[in-house]
Amino acid sequence: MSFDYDYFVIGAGSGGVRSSRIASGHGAKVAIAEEYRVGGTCVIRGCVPKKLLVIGAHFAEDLEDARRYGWEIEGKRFDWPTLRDNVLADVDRLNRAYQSTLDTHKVETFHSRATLIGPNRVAVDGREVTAKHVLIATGARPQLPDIPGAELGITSNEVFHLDSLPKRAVIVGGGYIANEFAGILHELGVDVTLVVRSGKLLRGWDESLSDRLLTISTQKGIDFRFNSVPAKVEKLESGALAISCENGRVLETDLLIWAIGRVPNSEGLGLEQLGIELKPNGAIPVDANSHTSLPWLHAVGDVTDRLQLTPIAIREGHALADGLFGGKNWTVDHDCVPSAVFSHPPLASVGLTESQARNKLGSVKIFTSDFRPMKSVLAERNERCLYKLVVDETTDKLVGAHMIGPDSPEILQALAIAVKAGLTKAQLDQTVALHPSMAEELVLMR
Ligand SMILES: Cc1cc2nc3c(=O)[nH]c(=O)nc-3n(C[C@H](O)[C@H](O)[C@H](O)COP(=O)(O)OP(=O)(O)OC[C@H]3O[C@@H](n4cnc5c(N)ncnc54)[C@H](O)[C@@H]3O)c2cc1C
Ligand SMILES: NC(=O)c1ccc[n+]([C@@H]2O[C@H](COP(=O)([O-])OP(=O)(O)OC[C@H]3O[C@@H](n4cnc5c(N)ncnc54)[C@H](O)[C@@H]3O)[C@@H](O)[C@H]2O)c1
Repeated sequence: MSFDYDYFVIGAGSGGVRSSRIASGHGAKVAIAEEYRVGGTCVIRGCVPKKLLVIGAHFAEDLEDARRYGWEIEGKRFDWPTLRDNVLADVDRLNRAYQSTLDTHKVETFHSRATLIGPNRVAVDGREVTAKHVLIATGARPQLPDIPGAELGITSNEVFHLDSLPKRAVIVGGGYIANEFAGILHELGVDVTLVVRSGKLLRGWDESLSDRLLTISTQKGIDFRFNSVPAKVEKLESGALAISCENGRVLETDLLIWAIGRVPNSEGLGLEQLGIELKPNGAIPVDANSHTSLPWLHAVGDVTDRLQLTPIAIREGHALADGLFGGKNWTVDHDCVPSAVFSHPPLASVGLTESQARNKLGSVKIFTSDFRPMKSVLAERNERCLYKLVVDETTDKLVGAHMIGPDSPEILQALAIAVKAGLTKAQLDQTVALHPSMAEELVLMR
């Protein structure tokens, strides 16, 4: 049977773009469909613009600290439209770069929504095309709660485009996005309140780090309301929003941001008609090689419920294309994946947390370093770093590393190699410190 394409990819985000260009490199005839903007969440309204805002926001502290280093900065003033427009211009640049990558790799782009209309058949741009293999890489979207007035709030998608910064903001959620945007907005002068459903921030993270983030964020002036779940949102005559929580408390704010998780973009694609049964959370079920139960249909990235991280979507897309068109079968290892929360200060983590290691291994050794970095000491900034190593007592192998403090994502990426490679604590101890640095703490913990 002949097909219009060897590979049709739905969704030009992290997973889809990588998979299509690798497939094309293996000689496949490839097309990709994107309903919004090529680049997907990470490039257009996720990792990249978020990180640029984090960097921009951090100048608030750096400029403050600079005084203790002899710098007098007169007329210091922050202009949100300048930061916003420069960030959005960089997003446009990257969007063009991604499109150009697709063009150079001879991947045909349809700037249109695509859906499945039968086995190997895709409806796109008002017509029907056929493909030997189809990849669903449609990502996820912000979840909204099912409560009256939910639509009065915005999500991370809209934050990047705000006309002006509000005086007050309430962010609902205690995960990655809530803590990252709490940091950004607070540094930029907004009064931020985080409304958290449970009694803890950052579920799944080592508790000593999330507790430290809470301490530092509270000291900075971010307000936390734990065990609070919004039940209703109303617009007041003043234009402000009133958020009524299930516990009877009412919060007034100028801006409400929902950061309560992301749901897979799996509906309306025609999957049910093809006999694909979605998981209860909407994710497409796939095996370790990203194959669905249909031999011609595959899915990678946030639309499956593995890890919602860009490097994971990229790897899954890459491995799939290698397997389908390059004769190279390999699976993505979802173990020991490093990740970071780009809060102020940031957290970074890889491997088992202390409690996970105790449950899994029984006897573990914990090494911690709790210190004030040199830069903060002179700046009289009372913000302590916390580094934690989790070691399997039986084998001496490093099974987890967790950090909070300036530049911890940059430092942890290198340490993640040691954890992934199964290096021992003794091997870390044998490494000479690089002095003076914050990272030297990692080889000095005894
Ligand atoms: C605010 C924010 C910050 C983040 N920060 C980080 C970070 O710092 N580090 C990190 O690793 N991860 C981060 N992430 C997560 C990361 O962005 C995602 O894990 C990653 O983008 C997933 O890639 P994907 O290819 O699965 O989907 P996406 O990148 O979302 O791409 C899916 C694409 O499919 C398109 N699409 C959907 N349906 C259709 C259809 N029917 N037809 C055509 N096109 C369609 C969408 O428009 C989208 O462009 C962040 C996410 C958010 C929201
Ligand atoms: N730096 C990064 O790598 C980064 C940054 C942003 C997002 N991401 C990815 O995107 C995903 C989504 O981010 P997120 O922060 O939206 O999700 P999250 O899963 O990190 O956090 C969701 C939070 O919302 C709470 N919650 C869920 N439902 C709720 C409800 N109905 N009412 C009140 N609270 C509720 C949860 O308890 C949790 O605290 C992350 O899990 C992560 O994989 C990664």
